[in-house]
Amino acid sequence: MTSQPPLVVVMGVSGSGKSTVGAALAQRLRVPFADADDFHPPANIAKMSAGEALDDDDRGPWLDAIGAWLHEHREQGGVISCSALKRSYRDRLREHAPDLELLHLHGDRDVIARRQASRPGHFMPASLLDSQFRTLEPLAPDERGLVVDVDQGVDAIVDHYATRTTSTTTPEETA
Ligand SMILES: Nc1ncnc2c1ncn2[C@@H]1O[C@H](COP(=O)(O)OP(=O)(O)OP(=O)(O)O)[C@@H](O)[C@H]1O
Ligand SMILES: O=C(O)[C@H](O)[C@@H](O)[C@H](O)[C@H](O)CO
Repeated sequence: MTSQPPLVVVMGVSGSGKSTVGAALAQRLRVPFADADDFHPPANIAKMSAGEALDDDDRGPWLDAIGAWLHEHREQGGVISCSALKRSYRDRLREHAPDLELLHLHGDRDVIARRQASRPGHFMPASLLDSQFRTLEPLAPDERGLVVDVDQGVDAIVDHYATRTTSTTTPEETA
């Protein structure tokens, strides 16, 4: 375990539970929480709402804003939910906050699609889920993080993170 307060990025495709789990984890760890969805410029939200996936150029400044939040919270700790789908995106976040940890909410497509479908009023259309899965690059062995299966309750996922034995594990659980 690190002696530094936890600085965690809860990552995964749209609908995997990042906002829900991230808020619960922050509460458990007693650190501030932020949702990366709130950092998108209006143009990104408009694009996704229109059913078009973001590209690297759309995500670049957004990732830097999230990185700035992480940097600001490096002493105090914090949890932020952010899709962080590609290795290069996570590298970009680590440029701002080298000590961050990742919690990847891994899930079966059908489970996540069901959850997305039963979530009314969200700007992200279900039609973009396949693009999210195509873009997703799993954590590499050298990335500090943990993978948990989302097909379990939020408390169980939070427990899993909170009771991990090391902060430098490689992905250990996949569905
Ligand atoms: N472990 C869980 N068990 C059951 N339902 C869950 C779980 N995690 C999240 N949900 C539900 O699934 C839906 C999607 O969760 P959430 O909005 O947190 O996902 P997200 O990854 O933040 O999505 P997005 O990136 O699109 O904003 C919500 O309705 C939420 O209540
Ligand atoms: O990288 C991305 O494509 C975006 O971050 C999306 O994942 C959304 O912001 C979010 O998941 C919406 O629900």
